[in-house]
Amino acid sequence: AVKPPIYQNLHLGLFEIGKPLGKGKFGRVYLARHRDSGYICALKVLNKDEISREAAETHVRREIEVHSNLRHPGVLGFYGWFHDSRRIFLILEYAAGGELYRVLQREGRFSERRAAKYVAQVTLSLLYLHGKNIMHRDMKPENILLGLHGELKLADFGYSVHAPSNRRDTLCGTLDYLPPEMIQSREVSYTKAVDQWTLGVLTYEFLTGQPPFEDTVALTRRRIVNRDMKPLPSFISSEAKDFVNSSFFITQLSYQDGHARAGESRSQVPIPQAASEYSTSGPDRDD
Ligand SMILES: CC(=O)NC[C@@H]1CCN(c2c(Cl)cnc3[nH]c(-c4cn(C)nc4C)nc23)C1
Repeated sequence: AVKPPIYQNLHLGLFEIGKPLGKGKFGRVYLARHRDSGYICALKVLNKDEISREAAETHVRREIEVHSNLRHPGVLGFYGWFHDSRRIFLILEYAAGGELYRVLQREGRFSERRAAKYVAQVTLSLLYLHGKNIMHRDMKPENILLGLHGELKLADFGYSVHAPSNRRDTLCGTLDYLPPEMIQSREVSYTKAVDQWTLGVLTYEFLTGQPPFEDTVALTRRRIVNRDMKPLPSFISSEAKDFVNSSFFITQLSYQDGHARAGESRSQVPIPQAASEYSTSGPDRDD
């Protein structure tokens, strides 16, 4: 029997649900069209029971709180949210270009020109977030989507917080992108430098196809704390090497109020061996 309208989710009825686009942390994401306007969007459906089972209520609340206050071309659009007895629905921008990590998987690695274009875009998105005193804290290719014209869109603000923060929530998933201060056991407060570090990891991965400290969990932890980056291949230009190395020199102490004072940071951190192996710039593949 058809349920009386009172039990129909009034908001959900406003959308036509299309094909599943993929899985987020606590549910699926569907292509959707807003009936009245015809506007295409992505509907992220979160299951309340699953959220409670994972004690992730704060995670979801933070994602909605932070994401709903952001509006920038380099940040995936957040248009609203609603819920029914079982589910929470986030109405998000549909990124027609899909997930960046699939593109990186397919291409293996990006040319320096393409990597530089992406890093510049991520930098502008980060400057916007940091300008609003927000750290993303979970930047990785899986959380970056592509718009219709190949522009980058930061997504998934479940781990973002207002800086500085000494939040110690359990960061699940890979350690690859986390800076030393976030994986050392001492109680520390995080600053925006965490995103600066991750930008270096992203750059390295765009240029080589692998994250710089990837190893077994235990060895990754040690590599990160010792800033023991896997040496960049010889085909990488010395300028690109310098940019990546500079991201790992910036320590938490030297990155206050969004301005890295390179002088102090260089004195604090020994120049890693890899940095001295500048080689001539290799062939730069076209896009
Ligand atoms: C950051 C994050 O939440 N990632 C997991 C979710 C999977 C689909 N999500 C999308 C979200 Cl949240 C928004 N737009 C998307 N567009 C696509 C997509 C487009 N193509 C051609 N292929 C795909 C896939 N997916 C999305 C995000």
